[in-house]
Amino acid sequence: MKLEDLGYTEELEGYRKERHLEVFDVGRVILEHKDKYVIKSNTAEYNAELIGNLRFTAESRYDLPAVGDWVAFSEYDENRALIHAVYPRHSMLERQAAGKSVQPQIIATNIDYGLIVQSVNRDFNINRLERYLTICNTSHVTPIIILSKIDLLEEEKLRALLAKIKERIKGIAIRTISNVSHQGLHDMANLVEKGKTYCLLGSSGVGKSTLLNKLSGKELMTTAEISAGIDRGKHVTTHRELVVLPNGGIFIDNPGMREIGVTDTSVGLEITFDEIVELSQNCKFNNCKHTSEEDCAIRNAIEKGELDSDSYANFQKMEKERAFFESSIEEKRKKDKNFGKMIKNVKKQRKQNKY
Ligand SMILES: Nc1nc2c(ncn2[C@@H]2O[C@H](COP(=O)(O)OP(=O)(O)OP(=O)(O)O)[C@@H](O)[C@H]2O)c(=O)[nH]1
Ligand SMILES: [Zn+2]
Repeated sequence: MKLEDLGYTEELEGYRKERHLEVFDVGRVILEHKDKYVIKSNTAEYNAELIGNLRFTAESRYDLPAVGDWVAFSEYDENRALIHAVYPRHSMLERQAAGKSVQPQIIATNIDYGLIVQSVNRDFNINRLERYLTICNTSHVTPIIILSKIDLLEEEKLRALLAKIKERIKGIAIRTISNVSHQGLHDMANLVEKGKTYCLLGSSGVGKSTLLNKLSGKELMTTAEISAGIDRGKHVTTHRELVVLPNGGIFIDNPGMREIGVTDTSVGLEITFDEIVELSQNCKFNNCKHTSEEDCAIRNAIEKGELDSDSYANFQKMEKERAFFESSIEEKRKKDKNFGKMIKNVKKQRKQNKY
C-alpha cells in the first residue's frame, strides 16, 4: 500500500518538507479512543499516543488528532508509536451543537465527499436533506445525495420525487440506489474516486452499512472488527473507523457520524415510528418501560405479530441515542450559562471596585 491509497496528497508532502517533518513517519488516524489512537501508515498499523509536548501545548480540541487526520509519528516499540504533530486539515466535520459548545467535538477530518443517504420510503425528508447539505457546506465537504431503497418505490413516483428535489436543491449530484435489486450500485461504485475520502451521513436504517458492504464486495462491517490490542495483553475488539475499499475509495464510518443523524432526526423519530408512539399511549401505565409491566400495548402488539420486534428494537436504540444527545446538549447549555454568570459577576465586582 502507498500513502496515496490512504488519501495522502502533494500538499501534505509539501507541508512535511516545509516543516522538516521528514524525520518522522506519516500515518492517518483510523481510530480514536479517549487519548489513544490507532494510526495506519503505508506499511503497518500502530497503537499511538501523543507526545507530552503536543498534549500540553494544545490550546483546544482542534489541536489534537481526530479520525481522518494525518500525523507525524515515530515508532518506539513494535507497532507502538508516538504522535508528534498533526498535519493541517482541509475539512472537518464537527458536532453541530446548539449554542456555543464548551468543547467542540470533531467527528472526522479530511473528508472529500459526504454521501447523504435517505431512503425513498419512510425516511425521505427534504428539510433534513437541506440540513445535511448545510453541515457539509460548513465543513468543506462536497455533498452527494443518495436516495436508497428505490426497490420500494414505483418508477413513476421516484421520477416525481427526483423532480421535486431538483426543484429545490440545485447543483448537487444525486444518485439512486437499491441494495436489494442492485440498481444504481454500479454507478455508485464508478462515482467513488480512488484516494478520496467519503463519509456516509443519514438516519439509522436507511441502508448505509449495507451500501458500504456492497461497495466493498464483502461483509465489511464484520471483517473490519479486528483486534486492536490497545493495552498490551488485553485485546479489545474494535471496529476500524477508516477503511479502504477495493475500488480505492476511503470510507470513514464512526459513531459520531451517526449521532449527527440522530440529532437531526429527533423530530422525525416520532414520525418514522408513529405506530410505536401511538401504541405506547395505550399501555396501562403512563410510565410503562415496555419490559415487564402488565397490559403493555407494545409487548402485546409484538406478541400478536402486529408490531415488528426488529423495528421496535431499532426505535429503542435511536431513542436512547437521541436522549443521550439531548442530555449532553443540556449539560453544555448549563455550563455555558454558569460561565456567563461568572463573567457577569466578575464585571459586577469590577464595577463595585471601580477598576
Ligand atoms: N428494501 C430495501 N431494504 C434495504 C436496502 N438497503 C438496506 N435495507 C435494509 O434496511 C435495514 C437497515 O439497513 P442498514 O444498512 O443497517 O442501515 P444503516 O443506515 O447502516 O443503519 P445504522 O447502522 O443504524 O445507521 C436492513 O434491514 C437492510 O436489510 C434497500 O436498498 N432496499
Ligand atoms: Zn408498555
